[in-house]
Amino acid sequence: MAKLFRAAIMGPPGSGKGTISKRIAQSFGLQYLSSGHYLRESIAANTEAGVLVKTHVERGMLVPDHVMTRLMLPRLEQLNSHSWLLDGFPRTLSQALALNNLYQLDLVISLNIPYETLRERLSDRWIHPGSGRVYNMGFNPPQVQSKDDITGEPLIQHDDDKPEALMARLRHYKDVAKPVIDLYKSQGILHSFSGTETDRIWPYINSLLSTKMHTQPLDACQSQTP
Ligand SMILES: Nc1nc2c(ncn2[C@@H]2O[C@H](COP(=O)(O)OP(=O)(O)O)[C@@H](O)[C@H]2O)c(=O)[nH]1
Ligand SMILES: Nc1ncnc2c1ncn2[C@@H]1O[C@H](COP(=O)(O)OP(=O)(O)O)[C@@H](O)[C@H]1O
Repeated sequence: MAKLFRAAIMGPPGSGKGTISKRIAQSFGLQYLSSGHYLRESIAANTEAGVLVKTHVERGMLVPDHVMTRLMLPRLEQLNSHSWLLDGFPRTLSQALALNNLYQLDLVISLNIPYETLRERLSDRWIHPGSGRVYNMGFNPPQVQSKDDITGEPLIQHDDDKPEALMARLRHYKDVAKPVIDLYKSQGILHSFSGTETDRIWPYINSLLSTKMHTQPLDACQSQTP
């Protein structure tokens, strides 16, 4: 059996984690787990935990560590024989140490994107709530305005992409991410990418993963085109 590969992607809100993760999952066959997706699922379920999550997400605050680890770690246990990619978890040192107790990551991708680019992108981000499909009115617009390409259902904007919550999220991100980034740097598994365009960063990530996984991407021909 091929060696399992475990990776995480980090970066501030709007840095393109979701967009790049989907390309990685598609090209390299990793299972994709997004903290934001599971949090929104728990909010929609309206459980006691979901109500607590909602109050934090709406204010642009991080959800408490014990809630996050309880949400994410059991899902990884169900994927014991799969390679996976985590998006949005771990976000704090405490989450990273809890994950470290169970799994040794092979690779962590960190995205460094200028603040102004993040602000522009998020004010234009629209989501299909049922599937989590993400659109941007300039970068990847839906075929029909404000409608999901697959289902035709209306698109929405997350409350936490609106300006007040966004500022708070960006400010918190840097402080909280630093010790996590330092931890992965000290383990020799951190790879950072800077830029303002996902399409220019993607070929470098694609090539890094091809080397690290000792494999050609599943859609090598498509993803190599400039
Ligand atoms: N203009 C532009 N928008 C992008 C680019 N990459 C991603 N986006 C959009 O920016 C928004 C944030 O990207 P997303 O992948 O959701 O970021 P995340 O918050 O880090 O997961 C989405 O609306 C994407 O469609 C890019 O290179 N240029
Ligand atoms: N690992 C995490 N720890 C704490 N809170 C989290 C975590 N992941 C997501 N959240 C919460 O969910 C919100 C949305 O997260 P996400 O969908 O990953 O979007 P983004 O990358 O754009 O912040 C965050 O602003 C935060 O409130």
